[in-house]
Amino acid sequence: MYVCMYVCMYILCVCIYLYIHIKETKPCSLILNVQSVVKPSGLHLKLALKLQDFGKAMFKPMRQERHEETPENFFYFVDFQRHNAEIAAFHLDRVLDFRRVPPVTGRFINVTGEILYLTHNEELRSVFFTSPANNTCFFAKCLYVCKSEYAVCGHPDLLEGSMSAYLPGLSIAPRISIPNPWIRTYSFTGTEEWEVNPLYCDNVKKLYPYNSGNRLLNIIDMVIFDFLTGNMDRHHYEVFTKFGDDGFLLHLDNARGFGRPSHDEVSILAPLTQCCMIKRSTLFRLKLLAQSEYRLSDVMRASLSRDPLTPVLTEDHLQALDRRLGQVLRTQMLLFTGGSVIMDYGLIFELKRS
Ligand SMILES: Nc1ncnc2c1ncn2[C@@H]1O[C@H](COP(=O)(O)OP(=O)(O)OP(=O)(O)O)[C@@H](O)[C@H]1O
Ligand SMILES: [Mn+2]
Repeated sequence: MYVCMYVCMYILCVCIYLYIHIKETKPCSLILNVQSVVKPSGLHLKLALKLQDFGKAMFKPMRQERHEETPENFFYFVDFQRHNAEIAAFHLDRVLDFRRVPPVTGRFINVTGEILYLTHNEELRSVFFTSPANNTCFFAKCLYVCKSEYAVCGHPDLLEGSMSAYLPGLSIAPRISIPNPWIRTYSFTGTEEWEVNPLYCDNVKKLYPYNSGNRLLNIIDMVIFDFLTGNMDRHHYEVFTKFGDDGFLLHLDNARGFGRPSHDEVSILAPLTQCCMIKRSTLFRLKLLAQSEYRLSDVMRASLSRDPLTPVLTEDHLQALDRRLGQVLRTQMLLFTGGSVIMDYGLIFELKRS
C-alpha cells in the first residue's frame, strides 16, 4: 500500500516552509515553497502532511513528557507546544458537545522511513542528523534561532506527535481570523484593557459583531474551554464566513493547554465574569459533567483511552479538569444568583432572584 504524503515543515519564529511528497515505494516529486514568517514566539516545529488521498494533516511532535509541568516563571507565549494537549483538547471539545476543534489523533511517525528516505528535497535532508544516542533527529532552518538544540528526535526513528486533520482549503470553506477581544499582551511588561477595567465587557457589547447574536456567548464558551485546559494563548479565533456572524468559532491550536495541572488560571474566565452570560446548553452540559455518573475526568479518561497514544493525560490533569469545572460552576452561581440573564440561541431566560 502506498503511503503518500507531502510534508511541509515550518517553525513559527522565522522559518521556511518546505513541501515534500512522500511515497513508500516510488521516488518523491517535490514542491518547494519558501516563505518566511516572523513570529516572536518561535521554535514551533511542525510538519504539514499531505496524504495520498489528498487529505492534509498537521503533525506537532512531542516536545515535553506528559508528567512535566510548565515552570511557573514561563510566560504563556514561550511555553512549549504540547502534542498531548492538542489530542486532549479535541476529546474535551466532543465531551462538551462543542464540536469546534478539527479531529486530532496521536500517532508515531518513522522520521527515517517516512520522511528522510522518501524525500528528494535536499533542503529537508540537510536538517537531518544522527544524535550521539544514535537517534534520527531533524530541525527546521530559520534565520535566527533554529539550531540543532531545538531539534526533535525519533527513538531511534519513531517520533510521537499529534496529527490534526486540516480544514478544507480557504477557497472551498473561506474563514477569517479575528483577534480575541480578551487578547493577552505578548510582551513581558504590557497590560491589556480588560485586565484593568472591570467594565470592559460593556464596551465590547457595543461593538460589532459582539453587539448582537451569539458571538459573545461563543466567546464565553471558548474561554470556558480554555480555562478547563489552562490555555492562555488564545490570541485569535477563526470563523467560517459562510455561516455569517452567528457561525460557531473554530478552536484551532490548543497546544498550550494542559501545562500546569496544579494551577487554575482564573483570568481566562474574564469574559464570563465581566459579561455575566452563558449559553443555557453550555451550562446544562457543565452541570451534567459535574455529576458523579458523568464526571468530566471519567468521561475524558474513557474517551482518551481510544487514542493510539493513550494515556494522553496524567491523572493530575484529569483531576484538574474536575476542579476547574467546579470553579466555573461556582463562578456562574455567584454571577447569576443576582438575576443576570442566561441566553441560548436567541432565547433569554431571566433567573429568579434568590
Ligand atoms: N486543522 C487545521 N486546519 C486548517 N488550518 C489550521 C489547522 N490548525 C491550524 N491551522 C492554521 O495554521 C495556523 C498555525 O497553526 P497553530 O496555531 O496550530 O500553530 P502555532 O505553531 O501555534 O502557530 P501560531 O504561532 O501562528 O499560532 C493557525 O493559526 C491556523 O490558521
Ligand atoms: Mn498558535
